[in-house]
Order: sequence, then structure tokens, then C-alpha cells
Amino acid sequence: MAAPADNEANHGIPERLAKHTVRYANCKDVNADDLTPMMRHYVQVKQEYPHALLLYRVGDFFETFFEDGITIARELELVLTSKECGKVVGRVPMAGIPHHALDRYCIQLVEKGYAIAICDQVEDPAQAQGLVKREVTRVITPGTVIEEGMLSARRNNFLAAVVISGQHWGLAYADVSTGEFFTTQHNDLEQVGQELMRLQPSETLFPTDAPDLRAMLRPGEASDQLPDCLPRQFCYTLRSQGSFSHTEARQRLLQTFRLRSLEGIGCDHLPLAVRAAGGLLEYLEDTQKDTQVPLQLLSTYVLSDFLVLDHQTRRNLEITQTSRDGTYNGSLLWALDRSVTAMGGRALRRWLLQPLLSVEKIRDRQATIQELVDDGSLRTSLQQQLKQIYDLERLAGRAGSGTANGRDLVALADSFARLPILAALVEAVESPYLKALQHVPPELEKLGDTLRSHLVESPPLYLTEGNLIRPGVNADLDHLRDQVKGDQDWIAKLEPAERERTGISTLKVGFNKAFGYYISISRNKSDQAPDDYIRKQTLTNEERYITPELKEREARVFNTQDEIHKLEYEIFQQLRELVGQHADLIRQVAQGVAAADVLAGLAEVAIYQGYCRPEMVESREIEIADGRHPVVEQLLPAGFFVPNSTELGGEENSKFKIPSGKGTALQNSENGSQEPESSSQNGNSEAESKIQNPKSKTAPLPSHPATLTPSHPHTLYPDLIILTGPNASGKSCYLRQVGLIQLMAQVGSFVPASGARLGICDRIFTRVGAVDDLATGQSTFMVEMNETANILNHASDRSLVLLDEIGRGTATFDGLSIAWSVAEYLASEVRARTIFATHYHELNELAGILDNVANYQVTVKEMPDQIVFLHQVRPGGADRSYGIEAGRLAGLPPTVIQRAREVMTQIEKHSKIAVGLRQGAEFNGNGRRRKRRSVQEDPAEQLDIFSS
Ligand SMILES: Nc1ncnc2c1ncn2[C@@H]1O[C@H](COP(=O)(O)OP(=O)(O)OP(=O)(O)O)[C@@H](O)[C@H]1O
Repeated sequence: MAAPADNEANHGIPERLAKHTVRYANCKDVNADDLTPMMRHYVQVKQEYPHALLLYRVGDFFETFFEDGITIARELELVLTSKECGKVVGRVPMAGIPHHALDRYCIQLVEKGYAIAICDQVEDPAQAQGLVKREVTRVITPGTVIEEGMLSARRNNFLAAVVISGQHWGLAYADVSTGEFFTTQHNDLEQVGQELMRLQPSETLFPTDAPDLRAMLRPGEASDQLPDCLPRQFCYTLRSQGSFSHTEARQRLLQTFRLRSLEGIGCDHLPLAVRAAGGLLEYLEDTQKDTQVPLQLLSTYVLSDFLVLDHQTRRNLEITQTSRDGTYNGSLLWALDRSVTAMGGRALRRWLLQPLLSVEKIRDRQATIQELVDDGSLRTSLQQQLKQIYDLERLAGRAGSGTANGRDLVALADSFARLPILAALVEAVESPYLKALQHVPPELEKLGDTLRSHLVESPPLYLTEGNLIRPGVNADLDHLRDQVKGDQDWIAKLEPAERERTGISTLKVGFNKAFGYYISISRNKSDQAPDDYIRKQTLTNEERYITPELKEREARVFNTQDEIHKLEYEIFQQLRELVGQHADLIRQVAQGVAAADVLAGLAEVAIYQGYCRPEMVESREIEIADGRHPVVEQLLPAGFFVPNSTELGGEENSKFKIPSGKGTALQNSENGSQEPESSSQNGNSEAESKIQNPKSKTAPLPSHPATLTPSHPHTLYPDLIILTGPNASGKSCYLRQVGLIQLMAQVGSFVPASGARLGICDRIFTRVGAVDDLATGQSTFMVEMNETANILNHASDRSLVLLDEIGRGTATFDGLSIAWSVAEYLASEVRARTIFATHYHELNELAGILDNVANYQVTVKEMPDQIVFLHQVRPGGADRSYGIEAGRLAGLPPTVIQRAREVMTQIEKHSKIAVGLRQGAEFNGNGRRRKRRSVQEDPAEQLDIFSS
């Protein structure tokens, strides 16, 4: 036996508890025979749930003892006390929570990544002979929560399972509260982490041979059981290999979904996907006990079915949260979410993280938005109706798992009642997502009628206290209620009747908890009490009596009420089961409602923010006229955002071009060596740019890319844009704006531009200024290089690559050299559509060498004592950085500024670039990109950048 605990250093027990001479802090150290029967039972149950905090019902509290007591006291800031456990064991640590506050405390524990086993009393303590019978009725883990109060309404709560074999992996994930259940398999180990990062699962199951099979690793907790490819910031539950074996997993899937083969759900040939999905189901069976949740039929997906966004890109584009502080406000989701239901909110989040590749599917979404943009009254009526639809997905889940209460079922019935109204509203629509609402399954209408006819309008929160079921539903119930009413009426009339019988006008009938009903007579009249009165209690001024009939009636009222409550609960359970049987159908309808909600919201944003419907094409071009950043423009006062156009990746026979004369139109000249436009000569003043801004809160919405007009058939769009400009001029903003517009378009949304014609991208990559990754001990430069390597190794000519500053974290020459060769490789080998923002003006030389590279700059206006940012993207490379100017404005001492200017002049005078195109970088097939300048023959000279 281990040494008893005696101080804080050993067991983390606060000093005040140590005073109580706690001898054992861990229940494993205690000999169970030395404990009282209840504590022995506690220790036995704890042994079955070593991975969970065991909350053990004692009276009105859920108590925790030993190490769990110490943990919850610390995590929930509760008073840690102790319980006497007999002579041998002495006092043991104890902390408890009131039973009515269970949910509240469970939320906190689950959020901190703990699993909780709830051991409740399963018999009435009043009836119990000896120790009250207790059982674990539920295990709550972060990924299996279904309780409303523990979930965030507008985001999914995913439970994932991962199986790895060599470089191959299978991943299944489910949202137990909504029933979604997916699986996939892939052969690149790097991608498993990316997929987990997309899902942000609350809990991930991982099979292992480790002896401590049920261990739960809280976020950040180290373990040699986890392979390096799994991100450590999630909560992992280690499971035994058994349930993840192919035979067992496959069998479980077939049984659960009553299938003969897995072919129909597309994973028959994906053993790792099957193993992950089967293992996940087994975990649910193991933890959910009586509250087994029905999941929807498993569906198989393929990573490459969707636009691939790696974690960095999701972070850099700030899709669901800002990169600076992780908040929702300021994210793309924040800018676009006008959904009115929780289901819509969750769906939009999923859509943004999984944009589409199919032009057809995108057009279906666009067509729906278009219809809702064109018909404003349809949209507002639709949204009004949608607002009254509750969270069908989760309500169906709670009904299926037997945790729904009366209010949940009434909410479902009310929601079903909205469906025919929605169907009538969309009677004459054309677009696919709205058409889907036209059909209301008759089963749901019938179910709604049943719920309404059975349940009272406002049921109570608790299910065992009656008042749930309407009269006329059940003859027995009506009879029992009549009986109670008869007795209650008799009791109500007793007072006047007894006053008359006894002649005592002050006689009263009262009730208290100890005696129930009684007849009260003041003491000076007590001699007039009739003979059949039985004295029960004497107070200073009154005598209290009962009569045999009063007690008989009273007992009947209580007993019958108990019967009524039981019967009502039974009827309610039948109703709940009936709803549970319809869970799949309800969820199908819910998905249609959620999609319509998302699209109505996107239509609203499109109108109020002046978005256009992008033309989606299969080819490579990205043409955006007067594009805007969807978030920054909402953060700035209306009209302040300066729109900028983009042309990238067009083919030779591109049919459209942005008309010249538009202040910000980008055109690549044939020879790629435009004269950089002097910043101070820029045509548009700041004021002009504001006037040109098409964004207006009330601007009519162009339904087609109106400003894209047929152009010269041989217009060349660059594949790579070198974007220069001073600090804070708007380079990053422009870069992100292009990425966000492309992403929004592939989600099916309209986009912040006056016109857009966009080829489908397979992936969007971004690399923006990194910070040191202290967690992995990587320097800024190494993080940057890792991200860049990932891009170069995975990008294709269908990718969009957005690079913001490469090579800044090392010596200038190293950085410039890397930046140059990365740009060159992307333009000549990969041909990805790329925007490369940089302060290395030397990169502008590349446009003179490669046909598919063009230079653009973000312009500023130089004033005598300040720089005015015009935020306009114009052809040409910036000739200076204004970095020294920025330093001056920031307050660097004049001598430092002066000296910096001298040094810069020297460097500029003595440096030249002597870089040719690297050997072997032949242009591919179409003959469009020709080598402009031959490779320097002398390899030493090729490396000689900035040589004096
Ligand atoms: N098109 C625009 N219209 C109006 N304001 C803009 C525009 N683009 C950027 N801005 C404003 O300018 C600020 C600086 O922009 P951004 O961070 O993109 O500059 P940058 O050129 O990338 O700077 P640095 O080189 O220092 O990283 C933004 O926060 C935004 O408020």
C-alpha cells in the first residue's frame, strides 16, 4: 500500500485540508475492506470508470471523494472538505455539488476536457432497505454531450475517431446532438491533422495497445500513445483496439444501420474508414447507456470533393475566428451570418469550412440566393417563418435519446406547424433549395397534430410532476383526475360544512407538510369539538384535529396524484418514442430548412452589402471587378473601403476583361515590364476613390458581372502578381480579399465586387507573417519555411496561392533569394494563380523575365509631412518602401532617420540584381510563357545578388 498523503506537495491538497490529517488522497491506495459500505461501493464504481470524474449521489448532493474530490474542488473552485471513513482510513478528501446544479457544473468540467460518470440513486431512499441502490446512469464526455445547456447552439459538437495504418488513415466523426455521421479515408498522414483542425472535435477516440486503455488525455496533455500527426490541442480518449478491428467495426455498422453491405454507403472498400466509424459507434454504446442516441446513416466523403483549406489558410483568412485573438467578431462568419435559426448558423459554419468544387452545385446555391435577392418580400416572409422554427436537429436527437422534456416536444410541434406555411410561401419558386421546402412529409404533419392534441400548451420543465397531458387523451387519466377533483372539492367544502355542523364560525381547514390536512379550532372553543375529531396537535392558541374521512380523502388524493403523474409520464414517454422514431425524417427536413436559412441570410448580406453573383467557370481565370474585403468593409464606415480589381490566370482566349478607365483595373502589358506608376502621379485622389466606390448600403445589386465586358481575345492574365507597396498600404488586405472572394464564391455566396468571373480552385493556400510557434519550439523563419514548403509541394495550376512576405525572418540576401526562387517556381513550374506581396522590390525584375508574372503596387500619395494611403492597386512596382518614413512618423530620433537614409543610398548605389531564369525551368506546352532572358552561364554569377 502506498504511503498516506500528508502534505500539499504530495497530493496537491490545500493546507487547510492537510490539517485534517487526510491519510489517503487516492482511492487506489485504500484497502476497500477498511471502508464503510457506501464508500466501498464508491471505490468499486470508480475502478470501473478510472478515466472519468465520478459524481456519486448522496442525498441532495453529488459527492466526489479522494482524487476526484481534489480535482473538482480545484477546477470548480469549490470548498474541499473531508469525510470520515472509519478508524483505519480516517478522513478522505471530499467535494460536492448540489444535485440541481449538476448541469451547470458539468458544462464547466466538460469544457475543461473531463469525462464525468454520474452515479445516481436508482431507488427511492425512503423505500430502500439498507444501502440505497446506485448505478452509473450516464457518462458525459466532451464529445457525447446532448444536454441543451452544455452545447453551443450555433456550432457542432463533434466526436471523432481516428485509425492510422502506415501513411493511411481513416477518420469518422459524429455530432451526437444532431445525428450527423461521416467517415473518410486518405493516404497522406499530414492531412489527418488538417481534417481534425477543420472539425475542431471536442473529443477524439484513438485505438491503442496501451495498458491504460480508457485514459482520457485532456487538451495539451502529453502522451507517447499518440502519434505526432495528431494535433495536441484536442482531447483524446484512448480506446482498446478490439472495437476498432475491421470485423467488429463492420459488423457493428451493418447491425446499427440494418444493412447487408457497406457498399451503399460507399465505404466497403475503405477499411480504415470502417474501423473508425465502427469504433466510434461502440464508444457511444459504451458511454450512453440508456440514452443511446440514434445517428443518421453514415455517409462517406472524400477530402478532394471539397476545396482544400489547410489550417493556416483557415486561420489567415479568419474564416470562423480572427487570427489575432480568436474571436468570432471580425471573422468571415461574422460578416456573412444572417441566419435566423441555430441550424442555419451551424450549416453556414460548415459550408465556409468546406467550400464546393462542383460548378453545378455552386450554381444551385447561387440560383437560390438570386431568387431571394430578386424577391425581397419572399425573403423576409421566409425569414419570419424560419425564425419560428426551433432546432429540429437537436430536438429530434433529444427525443431519440429519451432526454427531451415536454417543452421540447411542444417546440417540435410548433415547428412542424410552420412547415406547411413555408411550403405555401415557396409554392411558385424555381430554385432548387427553395423547391425542397415545398414538400412537407405527411408523417410530420400527423406527428405534429398528435403532439399538439396530447400535450398541454405550456408543459412544466419536469416530467414527473404532472400537468403534461391534455384531458380527453386517456380515459384512465381522465377518470383519475375526476377522482382527485371529487376529493379536492370535498376538502374545499369541508370548512363551511364543519363550521355549520359545529357552530364554530372560526373553524378552519389547513394544510402543512408534517400532518397534511387538519381542522383547526381556537383553544377556547376546543370543548365544542365533535367526538369524531381526533386531536393531532396542540398549539398556544389552537387545537388541530383530523377526522378519519379527511385522512382517507387526503390519502386518496396523494395516491391518485402519484398514479396520475406516472400515467402522464408513460404517455409522454410514448410520445417521445414516437418522435424518436421520426428522428431521421425530422433531420432531413431540418437540413432543408438550415440550407434555406443560410441562403436567405446570404441573400440579405448580398443586398445590404452590394454583392454580385459571380460567374463560375471551369477554366483558370480569376477576374474580379472592384473587389472588396467582406469583413474590413463592414468594419469601416460605409463608402470608405477602396475597391480593387484582380485578373489572374486567364487563358489566351479569355472572353472578358475589366474595362480600362476603371480607377483600379489591372491590366498586364504584353511585355510584363510596365513603367511603375509614380505614386504621386496616380490619377485618383482619395476623394475620387471614395466617389468611385460602388459599395452603397442601398446600391442596386447587379445580377451578373455587369462590369466585365468582352475584351480582346488575346488578353493575357498573369499567373503571378508581385504586389509591392509601403507598410499599411493595404497589401495584406488585398491578398485576403481575393482569397475570401474565391472562397465565398465556392461556398455559393455572392461576392463583394461589382462583377466576377471565377474559375474553380482546388486549394487556397495562404502564408502570412508568422509568429514564433513556441509550442513546437519553431522559430518564425522555420514556421514560414514549413508553410512555404507545404505550398510548393501541394499547389497545382488550379490552386490560388496568397503569399504575404516571404523570407523576412532571415538575412536580407537569404530572404530575397528564397522569395525570388519561390516566386519563380510558382510561376514557371506550378503555374498556380499567385499573389505575392513583398517589400523586396527586386522581385519586380521577375516580370521582365517571365511572361506570366506582372507587377502591381498599392499606391500612396506623398504629402510634405505625411503619406496618404490611397489603398489603390495599380499596375507597376513600387519603387520605394517608405519604411524609413514610417520610422520617422513613429518617432525614431532624427539622427537615426538621417543615417538610415545615407545607408539606403549607399546600398542602392552598389547593388544590382543579376539573376536569370533558373536552368530547366522550361515553360510548358502552350507556348505562352517564353523565356525572356537566358540563364546566366556562370553559376556563381547567378547567385550573385546585390554584388557591388
Ligand atoms: N482597400 C482598402 N480600402 C480602405 N482601407 C484599406 C484598404 N486596404 C487596407 N485598408 C486599411 O489599411 C490597413 C492596413 O492594411 P494592410 O494591413 O493590408 O497593409 P499592408 O500593406 O499589408 O501592411 P504591411 O506591409 O505593414 O503588412 C488595414 O487595416 C485597413 O484598415
